Amino acid sequence: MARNKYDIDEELEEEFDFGQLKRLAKYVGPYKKDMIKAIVIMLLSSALSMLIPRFFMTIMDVYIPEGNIKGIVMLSIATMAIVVFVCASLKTKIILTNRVGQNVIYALRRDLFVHLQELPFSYYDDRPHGKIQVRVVNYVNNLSDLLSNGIVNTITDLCSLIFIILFMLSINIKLTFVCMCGIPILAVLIWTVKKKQRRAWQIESNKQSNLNAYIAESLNGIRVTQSFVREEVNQNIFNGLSSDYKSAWMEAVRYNMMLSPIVDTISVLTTSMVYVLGINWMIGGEAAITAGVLIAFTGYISRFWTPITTLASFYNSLLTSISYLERIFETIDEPVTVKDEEGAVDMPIIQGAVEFENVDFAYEDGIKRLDKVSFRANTGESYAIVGPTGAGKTTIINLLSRFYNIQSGKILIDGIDISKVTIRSLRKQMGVMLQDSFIFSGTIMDNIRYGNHEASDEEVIRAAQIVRAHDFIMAMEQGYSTQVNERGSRLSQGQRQLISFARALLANPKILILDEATSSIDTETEIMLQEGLAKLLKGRTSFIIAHRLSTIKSADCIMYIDKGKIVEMGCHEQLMKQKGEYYNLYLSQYSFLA
Ligand SMILES: Nc1ncnc2c1ncn2[C@@H]1O[C@H](COP(=O)(O)OP(=O)(O)OP(=O)(O)O)[C@@H](O)[C@H]1O
Repeated sequence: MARNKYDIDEELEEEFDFGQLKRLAKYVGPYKKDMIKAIVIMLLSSALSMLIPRFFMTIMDVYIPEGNIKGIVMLSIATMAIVVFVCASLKTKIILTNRVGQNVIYALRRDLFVHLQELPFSYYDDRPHGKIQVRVVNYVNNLSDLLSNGIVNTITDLCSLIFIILFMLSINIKLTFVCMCGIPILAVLIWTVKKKQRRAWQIESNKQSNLNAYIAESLNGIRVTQSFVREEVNQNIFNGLSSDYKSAWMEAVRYNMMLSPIVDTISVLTTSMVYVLGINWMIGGEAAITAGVLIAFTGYISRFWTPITTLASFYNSLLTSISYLERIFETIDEPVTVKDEEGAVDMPIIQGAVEFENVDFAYEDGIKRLDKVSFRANTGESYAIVGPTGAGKTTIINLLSRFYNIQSGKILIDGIDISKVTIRSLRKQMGVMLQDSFIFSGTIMDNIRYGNHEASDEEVIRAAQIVRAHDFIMAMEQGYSTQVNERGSRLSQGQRQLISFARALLANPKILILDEATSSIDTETEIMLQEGLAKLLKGRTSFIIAHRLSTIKSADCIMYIDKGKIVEMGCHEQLMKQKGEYYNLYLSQYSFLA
Protein backbone atom coordinates (compact mmCIF):
# COMPACT_ATOMS: atom_id res chain seq x y z
CA MET A 1 0.00 0.00 0.00
CA ALA A 2 2.47 2.58 -1.16
CA ARG A 3 1.28 6.13 -0.64
CA ASN A 4 4.36 7.19 -2.50
CA LYS A 5 4.49 5.16 -5.70
CA TYR A 6 7.10 5.30 -8.42
CA ASP A 7 4.91 7.67 -10.44
CA ILE A 8 4.16 10.02 -7.56
CA ASP A 9 6.66 12.78 -6.91
CA GLU A 10 7.76 13.50 -3.38
CA GLU A 11 6.91 16.85 -1.84
CA LEU A 12 9.43 19.62 -2.44
CA GLU A 13 10.64 22.06 0.17
CA GLU A 14 10.05 25.70 -0.75
CA GLU A 15 12.80 27.50 1.11
CA PHE A 16 16.51 27.04 0.79
CA ASP A 17 17.29 25.58 4.20
CA PHE A 18 20.74 26.61 5.42
CA GLY A 19 20.14 24.36 8.43
CA GLN A 20 20.97 21.42 6.12
CA LEU A 21 24.45 22.83 5.60
CA LYS A 22 24.91 23.36 9.32
CA ARG A 23 24.05 19.72 9.87
CA LEU A 24 26.48 18.70 7.19
CA ALA A 25 29.14 20.82 8.90
CA LYS A 26 28.69 18.66 12.00
CA TYR A 27 29.78 15.66 9.96
CA VAL A 28 32.83 17.56 8.75
CA GLY A 29 33.66 18.67 12.32
CA PRO A 30 35.75 15.61 13.28
CA TYR A 31 38.03 16.27 10.30
CA LYS A 32 38.58 19.95 11.12
CA LYS A 33 42.35 19.44 11.37
CA ASP A 34 42.64 18.01 7.86
CA MET A 35 40.43 20.77 6.49
CA ILE A 36 42.46 23.48 8.21
CA LYS A 37 45.69 21.91 6.94
CA ALA A 38 44.35 21.88 3.39
CA ILE A 39 43.11 25.47 3.65
CA VAL A 40 46.41 26.77 5.10
CA ILE A 41 48.44 24.99 2.40
CA MET A 42 46.20 26.34 -0.33
CA LEU A 43 46.23 29.87 1.06
CA LEU A 44 49.99 29.81 1.26
CA SER A 45 50.24 28.53 -2.28
CA SER A 46 47.74 31.11 -3.50
CA ALA A 47 49.54 33.99 -1.69
CA LEU A 48 52.89 32.90 -3.11
CA SER A 49 51.57 32.61 -6.64
CA MET A 50 50.32 36.20 -6.37
CA LEU A 51 53.96 37.26 -6.32
CA ILE A 52 54.64 35.97 -9.84
CA PRO A 53 52.97 38.88 -11.77
CA ARG A 54 54.75 41.28 -9.42
CA PHE A 55 58.07 39.62 -10.29
CA PHE A 56 57.29 40.13 -13.98
CA MET A 57 56.46 43.77 -13.32
CA THR A 58 59.78 44.28 -11.53
CA ILE A 59 61.66 42.53 -14.34
CA MET A 60 59.95 44.66 -17.01
CA ASP A 61 60.03 48.04 -15.25
CA VAL A 62 63.27 47.78 -13.22
CA TYR A 63 65.68 44.91 -14.03
CA ILE A 64 65.49 45.04 -17.85
CA PRO A 65 66.05 48.84 -18.02
CA GLU A 66 68.87 48.44 -15.47
CA GLY A 67 70.34 45.40 -17.30
CA ASN A 68 70.29 43.53 -13.94
CA ILE A 69 70.81 39.92 -15.14
CA LYS A 70 71.37 38.57 -11.62
CA GLY A 71 68.07 40.06 -10.48
CA ILE A 72 66.27 38.52 -13.50
CA VAL A 73 67.80 35.06 -12.78
CA MET A 74 66.91 35.27 -9.05
CA LEU A 75 63.29 36.15 -9.76
CA SER A 76 63.05 33.40 -12.40
CA ILE A 77 64.33 30.81 -9.87
CA ALA A 78 61.90 32.15 -7.26
CA THR A 79 59.07 31.81 -9.83
CA MET A 80 60.01 28.20 -10.52
CA ALA A 81 60.20 27.39 -6.81
CA ILE A 82 56.71 28.86 -6.32
CA VAL A 83 55.35 26.76 -9.21
CA VAL A 84 56.81 23.58 -7.65
CA PHE A 85 55.32 24.51 -4.26
CA VAL A 86 51.91 25.20 -5.87
CA CYS A 87 51.95 21.73 -7.52
CA ALA A 88 52.94 19.98 -4.29
CA SER A 89 50.29 21.79 -2.27
CA LEU A 90 47.63 20.94 -4.85
CA LYS A 91 48.51 17.26 -4.52
CA THR A 92 48.38 17.45 -0.71
CA LYS A 93 45.05 19.25 -0.87
CA ILE A 94 43.56 16.57 -3.12
CA ILE A 95 44.67 13.81 -0.73
CA LEU A 96 43.37 15.63 2.36
CA THR A 97 40.05 16.74 0.92
CA ASN A 98 39.29 13.37 -0.61
CA ARG A 99 39.97 11.73 2.73
CA VAL A 100 37.62 14.15 4.49
CA GLY A 101 34.97 13.81 1.78
CA GLN A 102 34.97 10.03 1.81
CA ASN A 103 34.93 9.88 5.63
CA VAL A 104 31.95 12.22 5.77
CA ILE A 105 30.13 10.22 3.11
CA TYR A 106 30.86 7.04 5.04
CA ALA A 107 29.44 8.57 8.25
CA LEU A 108 26.34 9.93 6.52
CA ARG A 109 25.65 6.61 4.84
CA ARG A 110 26.20 4.76 8.11
CA ASP A 111 23.70 7.03 9.93
CA LEU A 112 21.18 6.57 7.16
CA PHE A 113 21.50 2.80 7.23
CA VAL A 114 21.40 2.57 11.03
CA HIS A 115 18.25 4.68 11.06
CA LEU A 116 16.65 2.67 8.28
CA GLN A 117 17.22 -0.46 10.34
CA GLU A 118 15.26 1.11 13.20
CA LEU A 119 12.34 2.43 11.21
CA PRO A 120 9.18 0.44 11.73
CA PHE A 121 7.27 -1.69 9.25
CA SER A 122 4.85 1.19 8.68
CA TYR A 123 7.62 3.30 7.09
CA TYR A 124 8.36 0.56 4.58
CA ASP A 125 4.65 -0.09 3.97
CA ASP A 126 4.42 3.42 2.56
CA ARG A 127 7.46 3.67 0.32
CA PRO A 128 8.88 1.89 -2.68
CA HIS A 129 12.25 0.43 -1.69
CA GLY A 130 13.92 1.98 -4.73
CA LYS A 131 13.18 5.46 -3.37
CA ILE A 132 14.88 4.56 -0.11
CA GLN A 133 17.84 2.95 -1.84
CA VAL A 134 18.49 5.98 -4.05
CA ARG A 135 19.02 8.08 -0.93
CA VAL A 136 21.56 5.73 0.61
CA VAL A 137 23.53 5.21 -2.59
CA ASN A 138 23.09 7.90 -5.27
CA TYR A 139 22.25 10.98 -3.23
CA VAL A 140 25.08 10.38 -0.78
CA ASN A 141 27.48 9.80 -3.71
CA ASN A 142 26.42 13.07 -5.24
CA LEU A 143 27.66 14.90 -2.18
CA SER A 144 31.14 13.58 -2.78
CA ASP A 145 32.24 16.51 -4.95
CA LEU A 146 30.85 19.12 -2.59
CA LEU A 147 32.57 17.53 0.36
CA SER A 148 35.88 16.57 -1.17
CA ASN A 149 36.64 19.75 -3.10
CA GLY A 150 33.86 22.23 -2.61
CA ILE A 151 34.46 23.36 0.95
CA VAL A 152 38.24 23.78 0.75
CA ASN A 153 38.08 25.32 -2.73
CA THR A 154 35.46 27.83 -1.66
CA ILE A 155 37.42 29.03 1.33
CA THR A 156 40.72 29.19 -0.52
CA ASP A 157 39.13 30.77 -3.61
CA LEU A 158 37.47 33.44 -1.53
CA CYS A 159 40.80 34.21 0.15
CA SER A 160 42.62 34.14 -3.19
CA LEU A 161 40.12 36.60 -4.54
CA ILE A 162 40.79 38.94 -1.63
CA PHE A 163 44.57 38.55 -2.13
CA ILE A 164 44.25 39.26 -5.85
CA ILE A 165 42.12 42.33 -5.27
CA LEU A 166 44.63 43.62 -2.69
CA PHE A 167 47.55 43.01 -5.06
CA MET A 168 45.72 44.70 -7.93
CA LEU A 169 44.80 47.66 -5.73
CA SER A 170 48.41 47.97 -4.68
CA ILE A 171 49.41 48.23 -8.36
CA ASN A 172 46.66 50.43 -9.75
CA ILE A 173 43.32 51.39 -8.21
CA LYS A 174 41.63 52.61 -11.40
CA LEU A 175 42.40 49.43 -13.37
CA THR A 176 41.24 47.32 -10.39
CA PHE A 177 37.79 48.94 -10.48
CA VAL A 178 37.54 48.43 -14.24
CA CYS A 179 38.32 44.77 -13.67
CA MET A 180 35.71 44.44 -10.90
CA CYS A 181 32.85 46.19 -12.68
CA GLY A 182 31.59 42.83 -14.07
CA ILE A 183 30.92 41.39 -10.60
CA PRO A 184 27.59 43.19 -9.90
CA ILE A 185 26.27 42.04 -13.31
CA LEU A 186 27.21 38.45 -12.46
CA ALA A 187 25.60 38.70 -9.00
CA VAL A 188 22.32 39.95 -10.48
CA LEU A 189 22.26 37.11 -13.03
CA ILE A 190 22.95 34.45 -10.39
CA TRP A 191 20.26 35.90 -8.14
CA THR A 192 17.73 35.89 -10.98
CA VAL A 193 18.07 32.18 -11.82
CA LYS A 194 18.70 30.95 -8.26
CA LYS A 195 15.11 29.91 -7.46
CA LYS A 196 14.48 28.24 -10.79
CA GLN A 197 17.81 26.45 -10.67
CA ARG A 198 17.12 25.07 -7.18
CA ARG A 199 13.63 23.89 -8.19
CA ALA A 200 15.11 22.24 -11.30
CA TRP A 201 17.54 20.21 -9.18
CA GLN A 202 14.81 19.23 -6.73
CA ILE A 203 12.71 17.96 -9.64
CA GLU A 204 15.74 16.09 -11.01
CA SER A 205 16.22 14.31 -7.67
CA ASN A 206 12.52 13.38 -7.63
CA LYS A 207 12.64 11.94 -11.13
CA GLN A 208 15.79 9.99 -10.31
CA SER A 209 14.04 8.59 -7.25
CA ASN A 210 10.96 7.58 -9.30
CA LEU A 211 13.11 5.83 -11.88
CA ASN A 212 15.00 3.98 -9.19
CA ALA A 213 11.77 2.91 -7.52
CA TYR A 214 10.46 1.51 -10.76
CA ILE A 215 13.69 -0.34 -11.59
CA ALA A 216 13.73 -1.94 -8.11
CA GLU A 217 10.06 -2.90 -8.40
CA SER A 218 10.52 -4.33 -11.88
CA LEU A 219 13.51 -6.44 -10.87
CA ASN A 220 11.68 -7.82 -7.85
CA GLY A 221 8.69 -8.69 -9.99
CA ILE A 222 10.58 -9.88 -13.07
CA ARG A 223 9.17 -13.41 -12.89
CA VAL A 224 5.59 -12.18 -12.81
CA THR A 225 6.36 -9.72 -15.59
CA GLN A 226 7.72 -12.44 -17.84
CA SER A 227 4.97 -14.91 -17.06
CA PHE A 228 2.30 -12.36 -17.94
CA VAL A 229 4.32 -11.14 -20.95
CA ARG A 230 4.22 -7.59 -19.58
CA GLU A 231 7.69 -6.69 -20.86
CA GLU A 232 6.43 -4.22 -23.45
CA VAL A 233 4.11 -2.41 -21.05
CA ASN A 234 6.90 -2.21 -18.49
CA GLN A 235 9.31 -0.98 -21.14
CA ASN A 236 6.90 1.87 -21.92
CA ILE A 237 6.57 2.82 -18.26
CA PHE A 238 10.35 2.68 -17.93
CA ASN A 239 10.84 4.82 -21.04
CA GLY A 240 8.41 7.39 -19.67
CA LEU A 241 10.16 7.60 -16.31
CA SER A 242 13.58 7.56 -17.91
CA SER A 243 12.71 10.34 -20.31
CA ASP A 244 11.20 12.39 -17.43
CA TYR A 245 14.51 11.97 -15.64
CA LYS A 246 16.47 12.92 -18.73
CA SER A 247 14.40 16.07 -19.29
CA ALA A 248 14.64 17.05 -15.62
CA TRP A 249 18.40 16.56 -15.71
CA MET A 250 18.79 18.55 -18.95
CA GLU A 251 16.70 21.37 -17.51
CA ALA A 252 18.73 21.48 -14.29
CA VAL A 253 22.05 21.25 -16.10
CA ARG A 254 20.95 24.03 -18.48
CA TYR A 255 21.01 26.44 -15.54
CA ASN A 256 24.42 25.18 -14.44
CA MET A 257 25.79 25.48 -17.96
CA MET A 258 24.54 29.05 -18.25
CA LEU A 259 26.85 30.22 -15.52
CA SER A 260 30.19 29.33 -17.08
CA PRO A 261 29.64 31.19 -20.42
CA ILE A 262 28.29 34.20 -18.50
CA VAL A 263 31.42 34.32 -16.34
CA ASP A 264 33.61 33.86 -19.44
CA THR A 265 31.86 36.66 -21.33
CA ILE A 266 32.10 39.08 -18.43
CA SER A 267 35.73 38.11 -17.92
CA VAL A 268 36.61 38.70 -21.60
CA LEU A 269 34.75 42.03 -21.67
CA THR A 270 36.39 43.37 -18.51
CA THR A 271 39.84 42.15 -19.62
CA SER A 272 39.41 43.94 -22.97
CA MET A 273 38.31 47.07 -21.12
CA VAL A 274 41.43 46.90 -18.93
CA TYR A 275 43.62 46.68 -22.06
CA VAL A 276 41.81 49.38 -24.02
CA LEU A 277 41.54 51.83 -21.12
CA GLY A 278 44.98 50.91 -19.73
CA ILE A 279 46.76 51.48 -23.04
CA ASN A 280 44.77 54.71 -23.62
CA TRP A 281 45.72 56.00 -20.18
CA MET A 282 49.35 54.99 -20.73
CA ILE A 283 49.47 56.75 -24.14
CA GLY A 284 47.68 59.71 -22.54
CA GLY A 285 50.72 60.03 -20.29
CA GLU A 286 49.41 58.65 -17.04
CA ALA A 287 52.63 57.93 -15.17
CA ALA A 288 51.13 55.27 -12.87
CA ILE A 289 50.45 52.97 -15.84
CA THR A 290 53.59 51.45 -17.31
CA ALA A 291 54.14 48.44 -19.59
CA GLY A 292 55.13 46.43 -16.50
CA VAL A 293 51.90 47.44 -14.71
CA LEU A 294 49.81 46.29 -17.68
CA ILE A 295 51.68 42.94 -17.90
CA ALA A 296 51.28 42.38 -14.16
CA PHE A 297 47.59 43.28 -14.43
CA THR A 298 47.10 40.79 -17.24
CA GLY A 299 48.47 38.10 -14.88
CA TYR A 300 46.10 39.16 -12.10
CA ILE A 301 43.00 39.43 -14.30
CA SER A 302 43.28 35.79 -15.42
CA ARG A 303 43.74 34.80 -11.77
CA PHE A 304 40.87 37.07 -10.71
CA TRP A 305 38.30 35.22 -12.83
CA THR A 306 39.53 31.69 -12.03
CA PRO A 307 38.29 31.70 -8.40
CA ILE A 308 35.08 33.39 -9.51
CA THR A 309 34.46 30.58 -12.01
CA THR A 310 35.16 27.94 -9.33
CA LEU A 311 32.97 29.77 -6.84
CA ALA A 312 30.19 29.84 -9.41
CA SER A 313 30.55 26.13 -10.06
CA PHE A 314 30.62 25.52 -6.29
CA TYR A 315 27.39 27.45 -6.06
CA ASN A 316 25.95 25.12 -8.71
CA SER A 317 27.02 22.02 -6.89
CA LEU A 318 25.74 23.51 -3.64
CA LEU A 319 22.26 23.88 -5.11
CA THR A 320 22.37 20.33 -6.44
CA SER A 321 23.64 18.96 -3.16
CA ILE A 322 21.08 20.82 -1.07
CA SER A 323 18.27 19.04 -2.88
CA TYR A 324 19.94 15.69 -2.12
CA LEU A 325 20.75 16.72 1.45
CA GLU A 326 17.09 17.54 2.05
CA ARG A 327 16.16 13.97 1.19
CA ILE A 328 19.01 12.44 3.17
CA PHE A 329 18.23 14.37 6.35
CA GLU A 330 14.52 13.85 5.87
CA THR A 331 15.19 10.10 6.09
CA ILE A 332 17.49 10.47 9.09
CA ASP A 333 14.79 12.61 10.77
CA GLU A 334 11.98 10.17 10.04
CA PRO A 335 10.55 9.46 13.49
CA VAL A 336 10.94 5.94 14.83
CA THR A 337 7.35 5.52 15.86
CA VAL A 338 7.81 2.04 17.26
CA LYS A 339 10.44 2.54 19.92
CA ASP A 340 11.22 1.96 23.56
CA GLU A 341 9.11 4.10 25.84
CA GLU A 342 10.88 6.30 28.32
CA GLY A 343 11.85 4.18 31.30
CA ALA A 344 11.31 0.92 29.38
CA VAL A 345 12.94 -2.04 31.12
CA ASP A 346 14.23 -5.29 29.69
CA MET A 347 11.64 -8.01 29.37
CA PRO A 348 12.38 -10.64 32.03
CA ILE A 349 12.85 -14.22 30.81
CA ILE A 350 9.55 -14.99 29.13
CA GLN A 351 7.42 -17.85 30.48
CA GLY A 352 4.90 -17.62 27.68
CA ALA A 353 1.49 -16.39 28.91
CA VAL A 354 0.05 -14.00 26.32
CA GLU A 355 -2.98 -11.80 26.70
CA PHE A 356 -4.71 -9.39 24.31
CA GLU A 357 -7.05 -7.00 26.11
CA ASN A 358 -9.50 -5.13 23.86
CA VAL A 359 -6.89 -4.45 21.23
CA ASP A 360 -7.86 -2.03 18.45
CA PHE A 361 -5.54 -1.55 15.51
CA ALA A 362 -5.54 0.35 12.21
CA TYR A 363 -2.74 0.54 9.62
CA GLU A 364 -4.27 3.68 8.22
CA ASP A 365 -6.23 6.23 10.19
CA GLY A 366 -9.89 5.40 10.39
CA ILE A 367 -9.72 1.87 8.92
CA LYS A 368 -9.84 -0.54 11.84
CA ARG A 369 -8.23 -3.88 11.08
CA LEU A 370 -8.58 -5.34 14.59
CA ASP A 371 -11.61 -4.55 16.65
CA LYS A 372 -11.54 -5.11 20.42
CA VAL A 373 -9.59 -8.35 20.14
CA SER A 374 -9.26 -10.13 23.49
CA PHE A 375 -7.89 -13.58 24.27
CA ARG A 376 -5.60 -15.30 26.72
CA ALA A 377 -2.98 -17.86 25.73
CA ASN A 378 -1.57 -20.07 28.48
CA THR A 379 2.11 -20.80 28.89
CA GLY A 380 3.34 -23.65 26.75
CA GLU A 381 0.16 -24.13 24.72
CA SER A 382 -0.29 -23.94 20.98
CA TYR A 383 -2.75 -21.50 19.43
CA ALA A 384 -3.85 -21.69 15.87
CA ILE A 385 -5.26 -18.66 14.10
CA VAL A 386 -7.49 -19.36 11.12
CA GLY A 387 -9.94 -17.39 9.06
CA PRO A 388 -10.52 -15.93 5.62
CA THR A 389 -7.93 -13.98 3.67
CA GLY A 390 -7.48 -10.47 4.97
CA ALA A 391 -9.24 -11.27 8.26
CA GLY A 392 -6.43 -9.95 10.46
CA LYS A 393 -4.43 -13.08 11.36
CA THR A 394 -1.00 -11.74 10.43
CA THR A 395 -1.92 -8.42 12.01
CA ILE A 396 -2.40 -10.14 15.39
CA ILE A 397 1.04 -11.70 15.33
CA ASN A 398 2.65 -8.51 14.01
CA LEU A 399 1.35 -6.75 17.08
CA LEU A 400 2.63 -9.45 19.42
CA SER A 401 6.19 -8.74 18.26
CA ARG A 402 5.46 -4.99 18.44
CA PHE A 403 6.09 -4.38 14.80
CA TYR A 404 3.34 -1.73 15.00
CA ASN A 405 1.88 0.33 17.85
CA ILE A 406 -1.67 -0.46 18.83
CA GLN A 407 -4.27 2.30 19.01
CA SER A 408 -5.99 1.10 22.18
CA GLY A 409 -6.07 -1.88 24.52
CA LYS A 410 -3.14 -3.82 25.92
CA ILE A 411 -0.94 -6.73 24.97
CA LEU A 412 0.57 -8.52 27.94
CA ILE A 413 3.20 -11.23 28.13
CA ASP A 414 3.44 -12.89 31.54
CA GLY A 415 1.29 -10.01 32.79
CA ILE A 416 3.75 -7.35 31.54
CA ASP A 417 2.54 -4.74 29.05
CA ILE A 418 4.83 -5.18 26.02
CA SER A 419 4.81 -1.44 25.34
CA LYS A 420 6.67 -0.95 28.63
CA VAL A 421 9.62 -3.21 27.83
CA THR A 422 12.53 -2.71 25.45
CA ILE A 423 11.76 -3.95 21.97
CA ARG A 424 15.10 -5.71 21.65
CA SER A 425 14.64 -7.75 24.82
CA LEU A 426 11.15 -8.69 23.67
CA ARG A 427 11.97 -9.71 20.12
CA LYS A 428 15.11 -11.59 21.15
CA GLN A 429 12.92 -14.03 23.05
CA MET A 430 10.52 -14.65 20.19
CA GLY A 431 10.94 -16.88 17.21
CA VAL A 432 9.07 -15.39 14.29
CA MET A 433 8.61 -16.95 10.93
CA LEU A 434 6.87 -14.46 8.68
CA GLN A 435 4.99 -15.27 5.49
CA ASP A 436 7.90 -13.92 3.48
CA SER A 437 10.60 -16.57 4.00
CA PHE A 438 13.35 -14.19 3.01
CA ILE A 439 16.69 -15.77 2.16
CA PHE A 440 19.82 -13.61 2.31
CA SER A 441 22.80 -14.04 0.03
CA GLY A 442 25.37 -16.27 1.73
CA THR A 443 25.57 -19.89 2.79
CA ILE A 444 22.66 -21.95 4.02
CA MET A 445 24.43 -22.16 7.38
CA ASP A 446 24.54 -18.32 7.57
CA ASN A 447 20.89 -18.11 6.66
CA ILE A 448 19.77 -20.40 9.45
CA ARG A 449 22.17 -18.77 11.89
CA TYR A 450 20.40 -15.46 11.23
CA GLY A 451 18.01 -16.58 13.99
CA ASN A 452 20.80 -16.67 16.57
CA HIS A 453 24.25 -15.58 15.53
CA GLU A 454 25.82 -17.24 18.56
CA ALA A 455 24.54 -20.71 17.63
CA SER A 456 27.17 -23.37 16.92
CA ASP A 457 27.22 -25.36 13.66
CA GLU A 458 25.81 -28.33 15.57
CA GLU A 459 22.88 -26.28 16.83
CA VAL A 460 22.18 -25.02 13.30
CA ILE A 461 22.21 -28.59 11.98
CA ARG A 462 19.99 -29.77 14.85
CA ALA A 463 17.39 -27.08 14.01
CA ALA A 464 17.51 -28.08 10.34
CA GLN A 465 17.02 -31.74 11.29
CA ILE A 466 13.96 -30.93 13.38
CA VAL A 467 12.27 -29.12 10.52
CA ARG A 468 13.33 -31.86 8.07
CA ALA A 469 15.54 -29.52 6.05
CA HIS A 470 18.74 -31.48 6.75
CA ASP A 471 18.29 -34.05 3.97
CA PHE A 472 17.77 -31.60 1.13
CA ILE A 473 20.60 -29.40 2.41
CA MET A 474 23.01 -32.35 2.50
CA ALA A 475 21.95 -33.27 -1.02
CA MET A 476 23.22 -29.88 -2.27
CA GLU A 477 26.74 -29.71 -3.70
CA GLN A 478 28.33 -28.17 -0.62
CA GLY A 479 25.79 -29.02 2.05
CA TYR A 480 25.44 -26.27 4.62
CA SER A 481 28.20 -24.30 2.91
CA THR A 482 26.23 -24.03 -0.33
CA GLN A 483 25.89 -20.43 -1.42
CA VAL A 484 22.38 -19.20 -2.03
CA ASN A 485 21.30 -15.99 -3.71
CA GLU A 486 19.38 -13.14 -2.22
CA ARG A 487 15.70 -14.18 -2.05
CA GLY A 488 16.88 -17.78 -2.42
CA SER A 489 16.22 -18.11 -6.12
CA ARG A 490 18.19 -21.38 -6.18
CA LEU A 491 15.78 -22.91 -3.69
CA SER A 492 12.22 -24.09 -4.04
CA GLN A 493 9.55 -22.21 -2.12
CA GLY A 494 9.16 -25.16 0.27
CA GLN A 495 12.94 -25.34 0.85
CA ARG A 496 12.99 -21.61 1.63
CA GLN A 497 10.21 -22.12 4.13
CA LEU A 498 12.10 -24.95 5.83
CA ILE A 499 15.22 -22.79 6.12
CA SER A 500 13.29 -19.90 7.66
CA PHE A 501 11.55 -22.38 9.93
CA ALA A 502 14.92 -23.64 11.17
CA ARG A 503 15.99 -20.00 11.60
CA ALA A 504 12.98 -19.27 13.82
CA LEU A 505 13.64 -22.37 15.94
CA LEU A 506 17.29 -21.56 16.41
CA ALA A 507 16.36 -18.50 18.44
CA ASN A 508 15.18 -21.05 21.04
CA PRO A 509 12.17 -18.87 21.68
CA LYS A 510 9.68 -19.13 24.51
CA ILE A 511 7.08 -17.83 22.10
CA LEU A 512 7.09 -19.17 18.57
CA ILE A 513 5.15 -17.49 15.80
CA LEU A 514 4.62 -19.30 12.53
CA ASP A 515 2.79 -17.50 9.74
CA GLU A 516 1.93 -19.94 6.98
CA ALA A 517 5.15 -21.76 7.82
CA THR A 518 4.30 -24.93 5.98
CA SER A 519 2.01 -23.74 3.19
CA SER A 520 4.45 -24.78 0.44
CA ILE A 521 5.76 -27.94 2.04
CA ASP A 522 4.58 -31.31 0.72
CA THR A 523 2.26 -33.30 2.95
CA GLU A 524 4.76 -36.08 3.62
CA THR A 525 7.47 -33.67 4.83
CA GLU A 526 4.86 -31.79 6.80
CA ILE A 527 3.78 -34.90 8.69
CA MET A 528 7.42 -35.64 9.60
CA LEU A 529 7.95 -32.02 10.52
CA GLN A 530 4.89 -32.05 12.79
CA GLU A 531 6.39 -34.96 14.78
CA GLY A 532 9.61 -33.07 15.38
CA LEU A 533 7.71 -29.93 16.15
CA ALA A 534 5.41 -31.58 18.68
CA LYS A 535 8.47 -32.35 20.78
CA LEU A 536 9.97 -28.98 20.22
CA LEU A 537 6.86 -26.99 20.98
CA LYS A 538 6.61 -28.56 24.43
CA GLY A 539 7.04 -25.82 27.01
CA ARG A 540 6.73 -23.05 24.42
CA THR A 541 3.70 -20.95 23.60
CA SER A 542 3.11 -21.00 19.89
CA PHE A 543 0.90 -19.11 17.46
CA ILE A 544 0.39 -20.83 14.17
CA ILE A 545 -1.40 -19.29 11.23
CA ALA A 546 -2.40 -21.78 8.60
CA HIS A 547 -4.92 -22.10 5.84
CA ARG A 548 -4.33 -25.88 5.64
CA LEU A 549 -6.30 -27.09 8.64
CA SER A 550 -4.44 -30.43 8.90
CA THR A 551 -1.53 -28.38 10.24
CA ILE A 552 -3.40 -26.97 13.19
CA LYS A 553 -5.98 -29.63 14.07
CA SER A 554 -4.02 -30.73 17.11
CA ALA A 555 -3.50 -27.19 18.47
CA ASP A 556 -4.61 -26.65 22.08
CA CYS A 557 -6.84 -23.83 20.94
CA ILE A 558 -8.03 -22.55 17.58
CA MET A 559 -9.15 -18.95 17.05
CA TYR A 560 -11.34 -18.20 14.07
CA ILE A 561 -10.88 -14.58 13.00
CA ASP A 562 -13.11 -12.68 10.64
CA LYS A 563 -13.08 -8.96 9.81
CA GLY A 564 -10.70 -8.21 12.65
CA LYS A 565 -12.72 -9.96 15.36
CA ILE A 566 -12.41 -13.34 17.08
CA VAL A 567 -15.55 -15.13 16.04
CA GLU A 568 -14.94 -18.59 17.55
CA MET A 569 -12.40 -20.04 19.94
CA GLY A 570 -11.86 -23.57 21.23
CA CYS A 571 -10.13 -26.84 20.42
CA HIS A 572 -10.85 -28.66 17.15
CA GLU A 573 -13.46 -31.00 18.67
CA GLN A 574 -15.30 -28.17 20.41
CA LEU A 575 -15.43 -26.03 17.29
CA MET A 576 -16.57 -28.96 15.18
CA LYS A 577 -19.43 -29.59 17.63
CA GLN A 578 -20.32 -25.91 17.51
CA LYS A 579 -20.94 -26.23 13.77
CA GLY A 580 -20.01 -22.60 13.14
CA GLU A 581 -17.50 -20.92 10.84
CA TYR A 582 -14.62 -23.28 11.67
CA TYR A 583 -16.83 -26.29 11.03
CA ASN A 584 -17.81 -24.89 7.61
CA LEU A 585 -14.19 -24.15 6.77
CA TYR A 586 -13.14 -27.64 7.81
CA LEU A 587 -15.90 -29.24 5.76
CA SER A 588 -14.95 -27.14 2.73
CA GLN A 589 -11.43 -28.58 2.89
CA TYR A 590 -12.32 -32.16 3.80
CA SER A 591 -15.76 -32.66 2.28
CA PHE A 592 -14.31 -35.43 0.15
CA LEU A 593 -13.85 -37.47 3.36
CA ALA A 594 -17.50 -37.20 4.33
N1 LIG B 1 0.73 -2.71 5.81
C1 LIG B 1 -0.58 -2.59 5.66
N2 LIG B 1 -1.12 -1.39 5.42
C2 LIG B 1 -2.44 -1.25 5.27
N3 LIG B 1 -3.32 -2.27 5.35
C3 LIG B 1 -2.85 -3.49 5.60
C4 LIG B 1 -1.46 -3.72 5.75
N4 LIG B 1 -1.26 -5.04 5.97
C5 LIG B 1 -2.49 -5.60 5.95
N5 LIG B 1 -3.44 -4.68 5.73
C6 LIG B 1 -4.89 -4.90 5.69
O1 LIG B 1 -5.28 -5.40 6.96
C7 LIG B 1 -6.18 -6.47 6.82
C8 LIG B 1 -5.70 -7.68 7.60
O2 LIG B 1 -4.52 -8.14 6.97
P1 LIG B 1 -3.74 -9.43 7.48
O3 LIG B 1 -2.48 -9.49 6.76
O4 LIG B 1 -3.71 -9.43 8.96
O5 LIG B 1 -4.73 -10.57 6.97
P2 LIG B 1 -4.58 -12.15 7.12
O6 LIG B 1 -5.78 -12.63 7.84
O7 LIG B 1 -3.28 -12.51 7.69
O8 LIG B 1 -4.68 -12.54 5.59
P3 LIG B 1 -3.97 -13.75 4.78
O9 LIG B 1 -4.63 -14.99 5.19
O10 LIG B 1 -4.29 -13.39 3.39
O11 LIG B 1 -2.54 -13.70 5.10
C9 LIG B 1 -6.35 -6.73 5.35
O12 LIG B 1 -7.58 -6.18 4.93
C10 LIG B 1 -5.20 -5.98 4.69
O13 LIG B 1 -5.62 -5.39 3.48
